[in-house]
This record gives sequence, C-alpha cells and structure tokens, in this order.
Amino acid sequence: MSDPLWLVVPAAGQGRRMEADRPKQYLTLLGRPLLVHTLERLYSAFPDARLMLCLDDDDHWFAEEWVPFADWQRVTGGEERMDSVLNALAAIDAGDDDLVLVHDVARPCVTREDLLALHQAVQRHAAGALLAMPVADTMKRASPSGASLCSEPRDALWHALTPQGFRYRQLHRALVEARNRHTLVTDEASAVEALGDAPQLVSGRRDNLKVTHPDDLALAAAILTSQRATTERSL
Ligand SMILES: Nc1ccn([C@@H]2O[C@H](COP(=O)(O)OP(=O)(O)OP(=O)(O)O)[C@@H](O)[C@H]2O)c(=O)n1
Ligand SMILES: C[C@](O)(CO)[C@H](O)COP(=O)(O)O
Repeated sequence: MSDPLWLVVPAAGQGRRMEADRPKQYLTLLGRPLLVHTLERLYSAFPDARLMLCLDDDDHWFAEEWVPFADWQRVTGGEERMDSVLNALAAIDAGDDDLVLVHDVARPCVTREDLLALHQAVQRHAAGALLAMPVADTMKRASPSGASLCSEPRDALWHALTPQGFRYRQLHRALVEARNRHTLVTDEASAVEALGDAPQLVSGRRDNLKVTHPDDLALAAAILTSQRATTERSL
C-alpha cells in the first residue's frame, strides 16, 4: 500500500506581474479559469489525494464547484508563498511520513506523466524530490546597468519547477526553521537544502510554465492545445 498523499496548492497570490484585473489564477484560459486547469491536472494523476488549497481571505473569485477532489480543505493564504504553504501544513492532520506535494496554481500545463514521475521519485528519495529542467541557454552575469559582464558556467544549473515533494515532518521542519531564521525561500527545496539535505532533481517537461507575465497566458493556451492534440493522436 502506498503512503497517504497530500497536495498543497498555493493559490493566494495577487499576480501583480500579470497586471490583470484579477489574480492570475482566475484569468480565462481556453474558456475556463486557470485554477480549474491546474486542479484538473492534479486530479487526473492523484484522484484519491487530499487537497489543501491556499486562498486569500478576501478572494471573492473562487467557486467551490471548481474543485474536483472529494477530500479537500480551504486554507488561509499567508503574506508570502512560503507562509501560505506553512499555513496548509499547520492545518494538515498528517502522519510524519505522509507525502506532501506542493504545486503552484500558476502552473496549469504540468502533465500527468510528470506528476506521476515526481510522485515515484519522492517515494524513493529520503530527501524529497522536485521537478526541474536543466538550463539550456548561455548564462550571463549582468552589471547594475544591464551590461553583460561575463558568462557563467551553466553545467549543473537547473530551473526549479513544481511540484516539489517531501515527507510531511521534513518539509514542516524545514519551512518552520526558514521562517525562524527570517529567510524568505521561494520554493520548498530551498528550505530543505538549508537543513543540509539534497532533494532529487527530476527532469521535467520544458512546457511546465509558471504563468507570471502577460504574454504567458497565450503561451499556456498554446501549450495546453498542443498537449491535447498529442493526447488525441495517441488514442
Ligand atoms: N502569498 C502568496 C504568494 C503566492 N502564492 C502562490 O504561489 C505561487 C507562485 O507565486 P507567483 O507566481 O509569484 O504568484 P503571485 O504571487 O500571484 O504573482 P506576483 O509575484 O506577480 O504577484 C502562485 O501559485 C501563487 O498563487 C501564495 O499562495 N501566497
Ligand atoms: C516555486 C517556484 O515555482 C519554482 O520555480 C517559484 O519559485 C515560485 O515563484 P516566485 O516568483 O519565486 O514566487
């Protein structure tokens, strides 16, 4: 029997870089709110998981009918992403060894295959695991004025994606310690690394885009359309 699985979806951000009239998780993507796509992707891989959905207390966009999971809970978001995740962990009635996967609501293009690969890796690696992709471009070090000062070696450099998965106790401890040190971590793996652990990098698809800037919405629509066409061709 596999370990109990919890999904934490931070969805309490304001999407300021998107410059839209609403938080980006509620922007329309192929006719439906972006958040709906993300939750459906997670559900397609983990229909029996328990979902903790972090939402801003002032969020008046959200509709419960969009959640496909039978077992789920709304959690109050925090000041920063890491605070939202910590609020979710505090609300979880989990065993120490339960698995927790954290996935940004802003990544609606994650595939079922990548989700399942990450889940497998988290079960195999004691330090946890994260989807990531190797850096493909030549990397530049910029001066304050934006001039290219030098090229940095890109060997062994990866982009961190989500989901990122860990055992409950390990992740909770790592984030609590980061908060106690007043360290702002932008992903879970950073907090775990700070404890001396080395989560496993799992090579994920390059199209697991985080919708961040205005142009990204059209890109996400193109990715989802292309992924659907591929799935239909293979049926
Ligand atoms: N206090 C916060 C801040 C962010 N998030 C979530 O963390 C994820 C990654 O954050 P990011 O892409 O930076 O989203 P926003 O904070 O919404 O965007 P911005 O920084 O442009 O305002 C998103 O799913 C976002 O909803 C959250 O739950 N709580
Ligand atoms: C967790 C994350 O998606 C990994 O790429 C990312 O760090 C979150 O976005 P932010 O802009 O750093 O909040």
